[in-house]
Amino acid sequence: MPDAPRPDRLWAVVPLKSPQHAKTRLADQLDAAQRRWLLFELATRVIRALQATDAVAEVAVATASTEIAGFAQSLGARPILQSAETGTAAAFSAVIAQLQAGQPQALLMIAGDLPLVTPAAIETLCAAAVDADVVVVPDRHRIGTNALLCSPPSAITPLFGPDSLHRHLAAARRRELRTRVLESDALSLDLDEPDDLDELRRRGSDLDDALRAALAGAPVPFRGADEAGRRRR
Ligand SMILES: Nc1nc2c(ncn2[C@@H]2O[C@H](COP(=O)(O)OP(=O)(O)OP(=O)(O)O)[C@@H](O)[C@H]2O)c(=O)[nH]1
Ligand SMILES: O=C(O)[C@H](O)COP(=O)(O)O
Repeated sequence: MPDAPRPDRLWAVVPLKSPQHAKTRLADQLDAAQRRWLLFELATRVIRALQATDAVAEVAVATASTEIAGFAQSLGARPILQSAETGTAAAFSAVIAQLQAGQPQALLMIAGDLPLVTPAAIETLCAAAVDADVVVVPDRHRIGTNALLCSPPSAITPLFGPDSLHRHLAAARRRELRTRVLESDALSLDLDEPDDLDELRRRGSDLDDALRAALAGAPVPFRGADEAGRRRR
C-alpha cells in the first residue's frame, strides 16, 4: 500500500470571497455588518483549525481581495492573490496550476465557512488519505462538497458548484482512483442559506458566545485584518 502523504507535504487552501460579495444568500437574515463579521469569524476558525492540525504543513488562502489577503497574512496563512473572483472551483484550479510538480504531495481544498470545524476533524480527514487518492467530505445535504483532499493535488479537477459531491465522485471513478467519502459532523455544516443558520442554532450547545450573539442578531464588532492580528498576539 502506498504511504500516506507525509505531514510536511500536505497543504491546505481556503478560498475566500471579497467581504462585499460574501454571504449574499443570508442577506434577509443578517445585515451587511453581520455578514462581513461572519465571513471573517468563520474564516478565522477554519484557518486556525488547519494551523492546529499536525498533518497540515502549510495553510494558504486564495482570494481576489487585498483586504482578505492582509487578513490571511495576519493569521500566518499564505495569501494567494487572484486576479478575478470567478467561483470556488476556478479559485482552486488556479492554485493547483501554480503548484510545482511534487510539491505539495497532497492538497486539501476546504470551504472557509464551516462554523463547527475542529482540528480533530481535520486530522481525521487527513488520515483518510492514507489509503485514498481522493477524499470527499459532503455537506449535510449530501449534494455539495465542503472539503476535497487530493493526492496528488491534480488527482481530479475541482468541480465545486451545483451537485459537486456527485461530480467529484464521478470524476474520481472515471480515473479509477481510490476514493473515500468521509462523513463528518464537524465539517458537514456550511453557512450558505437561512436554514443553515437554523441548523447552527439547533446545535447551540456547540457554539461559543460570539457566534451565538451574532446569530441572535446582536450588533457585531468590526472584524478585519487589524483585529485578527490583535487577537493572534
Ligand atoms: N477565492 C474565491 N473564493 C470564493 C469564491 N466564491 C466563493 N468563495 C469561497 O468559497 C467558499 C464557499 O463559497 P460559497 O458558499 O459560495 O460562499 P458564500 O459567501 O456563502 O456565497 P453567497 O452566499 O452565494 O454570496 C467560501 O469560503 C467562500 O468565501 C470566489 O469566486 N473566489
Ligand atoms: O458544495 C460546493 O461545491 C460548494 O459549496 C459550492 O461553492 P460555490 O457555489 O462557491 O462554487
